[in-house]
Amino acid sequence: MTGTRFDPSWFEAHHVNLSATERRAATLTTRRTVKKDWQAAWLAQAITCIDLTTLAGDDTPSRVQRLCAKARQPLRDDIMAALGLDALRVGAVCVYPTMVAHAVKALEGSGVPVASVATGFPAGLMPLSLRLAEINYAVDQGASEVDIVITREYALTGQWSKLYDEIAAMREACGPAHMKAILATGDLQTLGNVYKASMVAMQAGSDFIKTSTGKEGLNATLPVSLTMVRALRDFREKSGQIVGFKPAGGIKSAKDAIAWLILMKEELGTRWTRNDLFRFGASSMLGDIERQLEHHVTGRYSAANRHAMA
Ligand SMILES: O=C[C@H](O)COP(=O)(O)O
Repeated sequence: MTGTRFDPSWFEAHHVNLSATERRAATLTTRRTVKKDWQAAWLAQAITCIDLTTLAGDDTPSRVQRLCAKARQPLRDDIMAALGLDALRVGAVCVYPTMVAHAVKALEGSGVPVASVATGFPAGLMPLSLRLAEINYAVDQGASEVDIVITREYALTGQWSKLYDEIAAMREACGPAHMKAILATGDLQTLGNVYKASMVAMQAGSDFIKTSTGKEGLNATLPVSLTMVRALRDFREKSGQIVGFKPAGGIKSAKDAIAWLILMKEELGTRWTRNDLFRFGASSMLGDIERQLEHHVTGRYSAANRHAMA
């Protein structure tokens, strides 16, 4: 994404109405239901949008290899056959930088890209030069997508041009890799700040804007997501550029998957339900989707532990 020059007039006076946003978010899932067969199709679609993630201090190459095996084949053969599907894969596998090479090797030939968090994930509190070096390392290791974190202080104190410069430098360091800007919305205090940070991240050239690291006290929510997708819409109107969206953190169930797909379809249209413009950052949601699809095809539920991720 090329982005635009820094232009605070696109967001400075913008006001987000908290109660209207919450009301709209609440009605998204109550006004519209997805019927049975369509539900299975939507869940299969959701799988293709998952950035299957492991971001734990005790990650090991073998855990990453197991996750990659799941990414190659997210559903059991019998469920695939019953759904009439012959190929399905997740959007990407997302890991820490030192795990990238292991993931790249395990995914060879599958077409599944490797995403890496970088820039001092999750807090980002280290010098910019080191954060940029970390991007270079992740890309050298084979990451074709990089999930960066922003300096929350800049958003909390209204230093929007500093935020723009930081993100633009990260965008440049990513080179050909796609960049997702994690706003850590749970740290940003107001939906107004979420909207402004979204706009700045897009002006600075982000390919995706992403809600959360999964490590904040409050992760992806529908009101925050609604605020961000409206910023996406406004940015498209103003710049003609199309940016993707990635809710992440705490999204765990098949029901969540449907709720976010409805949000994208209703606010932005079907185009934004495909994995070049929409991803879920999730470590465990695939297990619940597989369980629901198994129920759809067999009429029985299996234990959740039969759908381990890694
Ligand atoms: O970006 C992805 C998140 O770290 C995953 O969060 P989760 O473990 O709550 O699914």
